[in-house]
Amino acid sequence: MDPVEKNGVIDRWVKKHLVLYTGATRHPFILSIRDGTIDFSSFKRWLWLAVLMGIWLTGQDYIFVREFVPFAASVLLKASKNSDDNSDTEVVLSGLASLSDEISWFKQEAAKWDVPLSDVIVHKSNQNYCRFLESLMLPAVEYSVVFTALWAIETVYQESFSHCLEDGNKTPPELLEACQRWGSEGFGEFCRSLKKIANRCLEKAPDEELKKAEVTFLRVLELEIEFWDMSHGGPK
Ligand SMILES: Cc1ncc(CO)c(N)n1
Repeated sequence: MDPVEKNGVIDRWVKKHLVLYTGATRHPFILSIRDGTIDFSSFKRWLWLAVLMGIWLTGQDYIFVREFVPFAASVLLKASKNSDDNSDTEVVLSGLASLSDEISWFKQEAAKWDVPLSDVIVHKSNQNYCRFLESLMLPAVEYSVVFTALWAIETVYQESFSHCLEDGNKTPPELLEACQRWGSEGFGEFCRSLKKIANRCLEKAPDEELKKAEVTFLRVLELEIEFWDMSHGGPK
C-alpha cells in the first residue's frame, strides 16, 4: 500500500466513524448470510411475504440501481469536466458497464423467482436513498463530494458481500452468486481505484468541501444500514 493511500482522508474517516462503518458493512442481515444462520425456510417465507408486500430486497435493489445509473453518469460527466486525471472517467465508465450487467442479472433473478420487477413497490427507506442520489446529481455538487459518495456506496456492498466469501463462511449455496457479484476480487479492485481517486480529490479540497464530503459519507452509511434493515422490516 502506498503511503498516500494509507494515510488518506478516507482511511481517517473510516477510523473516526468505525462504529457506523461497521454497522453498514457487517449488518446482522449480512452476518446471518455469512454464518449460514439465515434460516432458509424462514428466508423463503420472508421472501414470499416480501414479494407480496413489495419489499423483496432484490426488487428494491433493482429500483436502487436504476437510480444509481444516472447518478454514476453524473459523476462521469463531472469527471470529464473537472478531473485533472483522464483515468477517472475510465474507472467510472467501467463501473457503469458493470451496472448494465447488474440490471440484466436482476431481471434474470426476477424471472427465476417468477416475480415481475415492474410490480415492485418502492420502500420508504429506498425512496429516501433514491432522493439522496438525486440531490447529489445537481451540477453544483462538488466532484470530491460525489466521488466520496460513489466510493462509499460501492464499498459498503463490496465489504459486506466479500465478508460472506471469506474463509470459514457458511454462506448458503443459493446466495453465493449474489455474494460473488459484489464480493469478487474484481469488484474489490474497482473499489480500490475509486478510493484512490476520492483520496486524491479530497487531499486538494478546501475545508468547507471536505466537511460536506464527510457528511455525505456518513449519510451513505446511514442509508445503507436502513437499506439492510428492510430485510427484517415490513413496509414503513
Ligand atoms: C443499496 C445498494 N448499495 C450499493 C450497491 C452497489 O452497487 C447496490 N447495488 N445497492
